[in-house]
Amino acid sequence: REFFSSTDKVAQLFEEEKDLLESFRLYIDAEEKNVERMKSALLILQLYTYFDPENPEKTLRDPVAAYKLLRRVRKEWLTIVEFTQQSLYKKYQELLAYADIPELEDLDGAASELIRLQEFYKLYPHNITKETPLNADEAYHMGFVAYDEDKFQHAFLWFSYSLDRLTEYSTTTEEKLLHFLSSSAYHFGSLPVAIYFGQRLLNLDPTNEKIKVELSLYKLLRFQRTSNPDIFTLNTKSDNSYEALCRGEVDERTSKRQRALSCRYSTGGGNPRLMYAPVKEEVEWDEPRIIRYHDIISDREIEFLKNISRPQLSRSETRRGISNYRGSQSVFLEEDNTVLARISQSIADITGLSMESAEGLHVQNYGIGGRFGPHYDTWDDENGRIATFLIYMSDVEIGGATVFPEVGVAVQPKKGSAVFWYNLHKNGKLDLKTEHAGCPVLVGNKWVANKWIHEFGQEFRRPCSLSEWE
Ligand SMILES: O=C(O)CCC(=O)C(=O)O
Ligand SMILES: [Fe+2]
Repeated sequence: REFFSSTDKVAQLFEEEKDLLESFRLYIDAEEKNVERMKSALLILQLYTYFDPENPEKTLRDPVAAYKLLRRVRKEWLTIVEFTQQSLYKKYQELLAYADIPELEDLDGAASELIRLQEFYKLYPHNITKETPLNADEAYHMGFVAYDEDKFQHAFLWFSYSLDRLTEYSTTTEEKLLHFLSSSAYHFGSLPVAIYFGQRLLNLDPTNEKIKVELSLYKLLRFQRTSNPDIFTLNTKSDNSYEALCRGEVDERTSKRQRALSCRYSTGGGNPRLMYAPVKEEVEWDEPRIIRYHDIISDREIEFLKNISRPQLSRSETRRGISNYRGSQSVFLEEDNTVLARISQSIADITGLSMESAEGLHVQNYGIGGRFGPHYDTWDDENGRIATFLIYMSDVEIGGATVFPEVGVAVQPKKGSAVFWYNLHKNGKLDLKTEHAGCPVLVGNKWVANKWIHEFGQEFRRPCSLSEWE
């Protein structure tokens, strides 16, 4: 049950919601008819008693009258049982139990994913809800999940967002929010803030013994703790080059060097197929060489590939199994078709490498928050993945760049383009600078396709070298 590892699954939930509400409407219609029938049955039963009124005294001494009464009550009971058994209620409940509806853990998981995105991209509740505001109860749930995961600053910010949006229709209450605001601030180490909200709670509810005790404790601790971190401001200091690159923080040296790199049309060193339709190539980086090729696949081909991939997608694994390190669904397209053949030929033409030992095209769809942590595409063995040809089959609105933390390069997905690099030096050793990662998708839907090209078959196309440096 992976609602978020693929955007396609979310689309499916929309359909399920429609069906669910439609089934409820039909159920109500059926119940209404049933209610009408029961009302007329009741009328008939009442009519019997009207024509044959009860006379307790007579019934007590006349056995025939008693018999009649017994029969009548039994009949009434049978009628009621029959009608109430016709109720669709039980059946409907049974069927509902089979429906594939998000469970509590799915909701918690989704909230948890949003919080991970906030941490990664340093986003406040008001940033992440800019397009889609949450109400007080939704925000309370966000805060609760963050609190549960010991993410006290994000919890505090969500509770505060919730408090601002509290209305008379909210399920959550000011008391609850003040309690959690105080408690989150305490756990984060902001004692004056914990005291402030604790005091507000006490003013609201002077009988709250628990907060009295907590407040006195906080006041005591206030003098012992020296540091008092600012709970209202997210720390944006970059401690991790992968995350900083994903956030678009490029350092000066990188951007200067990048501006000097060129963009030109290539004919693959005189390949006749490319003479007719040269590919536009752009050098994204020089060392290692990362080259972007524009417009190498059409929108129609992309749609075709997505369509054949969709039914086969399954949660991508890392070498250690399924993990958040890799939040995507993927499939290797092994079966032959003209589109795959065309792409394969095109990659051979552009790169000048043989596709003989290449793997099938690996199509990948990232869901909300989907990412692929820093990794190498190959390992140092015989016939390793000498090169990677990474095709972008979608634009991504926000996030989702491919970044190379070792060299400080971020490549933004652009639909129809591809990037190419060698993972191995000419001497067959792994190029440590090719470590790369897929940044979490913040807004949008990310589709990529990988062609991994292996060493075998490249002997004459990329002559090997014995040098340590190539
Ligand atoms: O999605 C990306 O940007 C990178 C994908 C990748 O590195 C891989 O699939 O090996
Ligand atoms: Fe990769």
